[in-house]
Amino acid sequence: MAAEKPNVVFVLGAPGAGKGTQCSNIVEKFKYVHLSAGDLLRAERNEPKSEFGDLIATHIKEGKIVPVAITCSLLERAMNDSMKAGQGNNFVIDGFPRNQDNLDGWNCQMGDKTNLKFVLFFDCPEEICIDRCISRGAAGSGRTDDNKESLKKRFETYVTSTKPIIDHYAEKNLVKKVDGSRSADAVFTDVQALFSS
Ligand SMILES: Nc1ncnc2c1ncn2[C@@H]1O[C@H](COP(=O)(O)OP(=O)(O)OP(=O)(O)O)[C@@H](O)[C@H]1O
Ligand SMILES: Nc1ccn([C@@H]2O[C@H](COP(=O)(O)O)[C@@H](O)[C@H]2O)c(=O)n1
Repeated sequence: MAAEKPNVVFVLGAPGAGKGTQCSNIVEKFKYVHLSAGDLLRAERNEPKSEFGDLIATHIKEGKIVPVAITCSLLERAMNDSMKAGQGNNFVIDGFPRNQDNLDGWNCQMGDKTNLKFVLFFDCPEEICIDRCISRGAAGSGRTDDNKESLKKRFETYVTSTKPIIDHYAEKNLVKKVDGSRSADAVFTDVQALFSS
């Protein structure tokens, strides 16, 4: 890890709340690198030689959270690779930490090596999120979890496991909440204000 601690913004919200979309906007406008825990897990699942491929595939389809040792190692490696490649020291980490295991594992493995700036939370009603994910699946996302059955489970996981993590950070005054139910442009106007301040 570099001498200067990398800055981290965690990006959380329900499935389909717009995390990935807004992270792409943040990268375009600000000097941030986007790391999506879900994308890293999907890439690892698709590695023919991965010892975790089957476990990850099952967890994703069932909307369950993969053990943190796997996810945190993928994130740390991606951060190191990106810093070595000279892409800078500022990271938006999308879809992490998603449960208490993620939070504890990160604090243990990465807490002292990184500087958590804030947690960006996209608040969006379940019906809107589900419609967006179903449309994304119908448009050919190829995701094994953009279907009604998986989405029901993903939402259960969000409510029971991820929401308490957002609440935990809110108690520490680290959460910046944005209404994610509006158009992507309107949402980004608020996001820009947060990253500019
Ligand atoms: N503000 C918005 N209004 C309408 N559609 C949106 C908006 N933001 C994102 N979308 C669309 O909704 C779908 C989900 O968006 P996105 O992938 O950004 O969400 P996410 O929170 O990262 O989802 P997941 O956690 O499932 O990966 C995409 O098809 C995207 O184009
Ligand atoms: N910290 C995480 C993040 C994601 N997962 C698994 O990946 C699925 C898809 O995540 P997206 O952020 O791309 O929607 C998610 O439902 C989990 O199964 C994880 O285990 N841990």
